[in-house]
Amino acid sequence: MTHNVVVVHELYPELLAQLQADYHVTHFQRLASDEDRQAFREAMRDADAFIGSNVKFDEALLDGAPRLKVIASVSVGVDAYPKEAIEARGIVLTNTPEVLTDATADTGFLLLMMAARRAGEMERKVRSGQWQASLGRTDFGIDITGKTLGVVGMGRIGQAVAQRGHHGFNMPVVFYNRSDRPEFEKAFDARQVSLETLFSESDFIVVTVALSEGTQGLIDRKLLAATREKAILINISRGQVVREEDLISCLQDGTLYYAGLDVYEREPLAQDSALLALDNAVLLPHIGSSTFETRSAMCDLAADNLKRVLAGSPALTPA
Ligand SMILES: NC(=O)C1=CN([C@@H]2O[C@H](COP(=O)(O)OP(=O)(O)OC[C@H]3O[C@@H](n4cnc5c(N)ncnc54)[C@H](OP(=O)(O)O)[C@@H]3O)[C@@H](O)[C@H]2O)C=CC1
Ligand SMILES: O=CC(=O)O
Repeated sequence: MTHNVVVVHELYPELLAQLQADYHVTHFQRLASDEDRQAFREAMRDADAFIGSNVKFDEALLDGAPRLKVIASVSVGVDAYPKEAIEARGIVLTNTPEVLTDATADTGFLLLMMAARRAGEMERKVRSGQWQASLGRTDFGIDITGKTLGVVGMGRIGQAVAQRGHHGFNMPVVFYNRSDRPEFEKAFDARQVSLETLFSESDFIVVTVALSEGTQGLIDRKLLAATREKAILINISRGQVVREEDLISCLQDGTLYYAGLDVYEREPLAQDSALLALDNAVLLPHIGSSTFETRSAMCDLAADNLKRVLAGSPALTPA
């Protein structure tokens, strides 16, 4: 019997065609309207497998998908899925670690460099005709080389950020992590410290910790207020790790010098978000892993996980 597969993702065409050859596929590029969401829930009633991203799963959705065997997420973060409820139903949840680590760390450094040199502001000056003479001190940025890098969450992406900072920019590294990781103290000549120490000693703070109950709202006004003069916060993990209200007020009153964000409490960012009015924030639309190569590798890995579970084999990367 052909398995029913629900896809909610812009898979690359050859992969979609391959899945369509092997399974009965219902495809949504994204769930953009109420009609899409309704059609998606209907398709899930007979689904044996789901592959995709940016779909928030809950118990009601799982209850309405009694045949579901595998959720193959095209992401490494699995905060959108209720893990216990999924496990309790015997469904296998898989994700896409490793293949997106470098692209996401690059995005972290892109934001870090843009914030340090105020690249968004400067680009707007050129486009709006405000570049009429050479720029002066009010438009200067800050150096990166040799400054202290603080990494919040020394997982795969955190290590790739530390590697770039340590080897590329000669930055002393401090990091905060749940488990003790003495091996990274050696690898990056780094120090594992408390969150408070990290915030008070770093010039650049890059947030790469996974979102969970334990990290939701981890970074608040108290920590932001303890930062050095001209400290910069970069968030490439999940918006909910940083209290956005506190971040906005610290950027507004100058308590925090600058921020570079790829992720937000609510995505897409609302058009009335106070972040949009801030010159001292660089904002990207959650593009951490969005390169052709990386997204294809993520789709391939997710599809391999799906195929293996449907064939009765263990997943390559269970979450
Ligand atoms: N912006 C984007 O487009 C992208 C964002 N991401 C985000 O990045 C996150 C990290 O990915 P990746 O590095 O691959 O994941 P990892 O699982 O390798 O790293 C997560 C790290 O967070 C640490 N951690 C977890 N909980 C806590 C806690 N309560 N306190 C302190 N540290 C904690 C873990 O510590 P321990 O060693 O104890 O496990 C681990 O080192 C993803 O979960 C996702 O949200 C990922 C890809 C793209
Ligand atoms: O945000 C992206 C992910 O892979 O997680």
